[in-house]
Amino acid sequence: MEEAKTELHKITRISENQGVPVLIVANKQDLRNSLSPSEIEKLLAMGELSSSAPWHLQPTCAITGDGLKEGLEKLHDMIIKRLNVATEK
Ligand SMILES: Nc1nc2c(ncn2[C@@H]2O[C@H](COP(=O)(O)OP(=O)(O)OP(=O)(O)O)[C@@H](O)[C@H]2O)c(=O)[nH]1
Repeated sequence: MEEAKTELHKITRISENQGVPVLIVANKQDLRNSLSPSEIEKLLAMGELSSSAPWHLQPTCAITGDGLKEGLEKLHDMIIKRLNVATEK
């Protein structure tokens, strides 16, 4: 998780990635010992991401498909919002 946090923050700091929406998929939520979304949010220090980077953390279970559609819909929403802001300028 430490490595994932470092890489995530490195990627979002790059200038061409400013404002690019981030979808974090918290998979394997059906397993008893999986980290909860709030634990992941904390461990990845999502709150410290640049305020210009919209993000969403989606709990999923790839086995049943739970959360996959919602995650992609959320990503789509964030992309559309970003496009609208860009065209308003
Ligand atoms: N229980 C459970 N198993 C999953 C889930 N998603 C994937 N797996 C299983 O985890 C194993 C590894 O999946 P891969 O798709 O190869 O993923 P990977 O990124 O190579 O490996 P991981 O780091 O384990 O995720 C496979 O046996 C999958 O069936 C899930 O949501 N729940």
